[in-house]
Amino acid sequence: MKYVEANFDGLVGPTHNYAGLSVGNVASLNNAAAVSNPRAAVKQGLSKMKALHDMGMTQGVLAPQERPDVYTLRRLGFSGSDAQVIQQAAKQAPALLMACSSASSMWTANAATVSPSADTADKRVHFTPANLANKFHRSLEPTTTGRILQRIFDSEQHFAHHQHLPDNDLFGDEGAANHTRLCSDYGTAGIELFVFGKHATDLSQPAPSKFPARHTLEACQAVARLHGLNESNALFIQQNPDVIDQGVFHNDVIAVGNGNVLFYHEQAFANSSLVIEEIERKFGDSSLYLIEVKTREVSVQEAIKSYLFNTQIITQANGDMAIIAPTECKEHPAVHAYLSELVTRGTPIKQIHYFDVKQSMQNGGGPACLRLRVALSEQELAAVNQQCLMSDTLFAQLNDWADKHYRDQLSFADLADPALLTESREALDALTNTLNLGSIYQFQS
Ligand SMILES: N=C(N)NCCC[C@H](NC(=O)CCC(=O)O)C(=O)O
Repeated sequence: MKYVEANFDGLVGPTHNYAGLSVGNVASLNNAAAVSNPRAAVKQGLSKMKALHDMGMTQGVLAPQERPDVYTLRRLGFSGSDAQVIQQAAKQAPALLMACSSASSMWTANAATVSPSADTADKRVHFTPANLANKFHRSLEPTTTGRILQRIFDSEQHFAHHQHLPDNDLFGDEGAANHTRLCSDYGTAGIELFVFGKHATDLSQPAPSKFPARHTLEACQAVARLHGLNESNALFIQQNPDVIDQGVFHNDVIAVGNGNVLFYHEQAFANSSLVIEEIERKFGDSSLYLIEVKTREVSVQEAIKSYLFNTQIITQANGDMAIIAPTECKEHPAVHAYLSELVTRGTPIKQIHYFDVKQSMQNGGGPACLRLRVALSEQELAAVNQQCLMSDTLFAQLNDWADKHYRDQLSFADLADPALLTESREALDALTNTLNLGSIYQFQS
């Protein structure tokens, strides 16, 4: 049977803005209060999706969330009509309005952890939405994320959906941003690398001291249990606390894997040589390519600025791999030189494609943050909501939709404007029709 790895990218929502909400994410803090362009942002994402579709990849779309989240603002004591809730929050607690207006669900690498059927005990594809408990604005996402995933992967025979882990720092879970699967083929059993920032129940273990460790070992173990993984196919790996303190807030800022290739920085993991030995042992055959980038080739700071590792490595129909990189990688001389040389080295990686996703990059989200990977058999793919798969028609429809509903400029004054809520709801209402999602948002019930 044929297997593919589909990428489900998050559509950037109509309230995309720069609010400096993510301590530990250098780009988010540096661009706080910059003026955003939601229309350009959604179109940059769509162009990347279309390019992958044109390369023959299976490309899906995940809908954004309803923002501003007036329901949460009401829970926090703001009252009256929706317009009054927004106006009061803008005046009395602008930071809360900004958090409740974030379009952060666009980074779907954080939407969930996904284990393909080849790895799981019951041979179904398992999904656990990430609780994103470490950041208030992101902790508002998991319930709606779960609902969207259920509407897209809607078959009990093929798909198992779990509730997100309890919303507490003990189970801080950032989803697939800290999860990599290595395999010789998408359809054969692979190994799943779960990367965590700290041991929440053992404070004697090393942990970052300046920036938060968002993801815990305890969360990784819980998700592996839920997904029916076992000792031979799940590995729990600690991220190097020093790089978290330098701004590597997710593992996908310092390492990325695909198929039989792991591309990582020498400082990515705590006890790197032991980690690599364990990966080699559990992978089990000699076809594994370990591409380690040394600090003298690309420093951690250069990796963070260029997002060298927040790239997608994709396998094309002829078996060659390509790297989907942000244009920032071309602009950093050391990184550009590294990538240009990498494709000549005889590894499976043969091409680099650069994409402009600057609107997302300015909030710390590169090409890899924007996508959730789901490896699927032909039968599983047939059970997916087909309206959510990229096509020439859907691409044209979504571009027209963005032209009709999105602003091309957004600052705090726009977030305080109740008309933005009305515009967003109109956009999302139209989108649920296009994507055949039914009523997924609270305002639709
Ligand atoms: N690495 C991966 N997979 N995802 C990147 C997520 C970026 C996101 N930025 C933000 O949420 C910034 C929002 C703001 O500041 O307005 C975050 O820090 O969670």
